[in-house]
Amino acid sequence: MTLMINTFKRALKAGHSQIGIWNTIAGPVVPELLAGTGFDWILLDTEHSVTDLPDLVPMLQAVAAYPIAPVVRPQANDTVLIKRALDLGAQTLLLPYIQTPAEAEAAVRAMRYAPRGIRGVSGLTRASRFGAIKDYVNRAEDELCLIVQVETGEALSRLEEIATVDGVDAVFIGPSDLAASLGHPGNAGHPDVVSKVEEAILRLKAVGVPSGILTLDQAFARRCLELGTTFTAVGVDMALLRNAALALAKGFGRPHG
Ligand SMILES: O=C(O)C(=O)C[C@H](O)[C@@H](O)CO
Repeated sequence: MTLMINTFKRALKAGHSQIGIWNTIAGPVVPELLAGTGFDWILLDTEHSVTDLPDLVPMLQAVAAYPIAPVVRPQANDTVLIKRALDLGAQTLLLPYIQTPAEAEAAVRAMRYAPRGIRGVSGLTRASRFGAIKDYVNRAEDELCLIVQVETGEALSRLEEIATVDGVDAVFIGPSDLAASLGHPGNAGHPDVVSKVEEAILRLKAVGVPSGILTLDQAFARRCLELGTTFTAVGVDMALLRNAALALAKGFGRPHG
């Protein structure tokens, strides 16, 4: 069996724009439903959801049958969590709260086997299809993709240094946490936050590093695309469901929840 191609990484390297959807509802059914709706990538979140690492297995299996690339967000930039997510078969990771180049370097080491890194070796994981991919240990890195999440003013002050760490494939800008960090909690649309996000996209473009974002504001998503984001998430499953339920209830005269 040959190593699975990471279509998300290939598209990033080719500079193709990829539109994504955020999954926070645990279990394989919603990711599978979303996988058939036309998005290029789906974020399977374990940071802000009840999804835990073992839950990722059926979720990854569910989306594998569809032309969509899964991106897994572990709870933290942690060597063990990274190892386990990779062993479960995730090929692209989004690591939250990267504050310094040293933290990005630690993440890169966790993604790589020795001698280039410190990822623990097992021949019998889902990643290697339980040993069926014979050269997995030597080739895995080619199809792994590391996205670091920059989400504070402090991290933005070192954006170029973090983004250009060898082994970092892309940078995700987290508008909600950035808003809080800049003194505007709950207001990612504040002009100070918007201008920092826009500036960050341009700064990443200037150093040739792909940038991504999540925003539910479609006008702002289009603005980010214009500025140069190449992986742009435009919806969250929980919000889609809640908004649709509220609208339906309202249509039948129910009080707004
Ligand atoms: O700071 C952000 O924005 C993000 O990190 C994305 C959020 O975590 C996402 O869960 C939106 O609910």
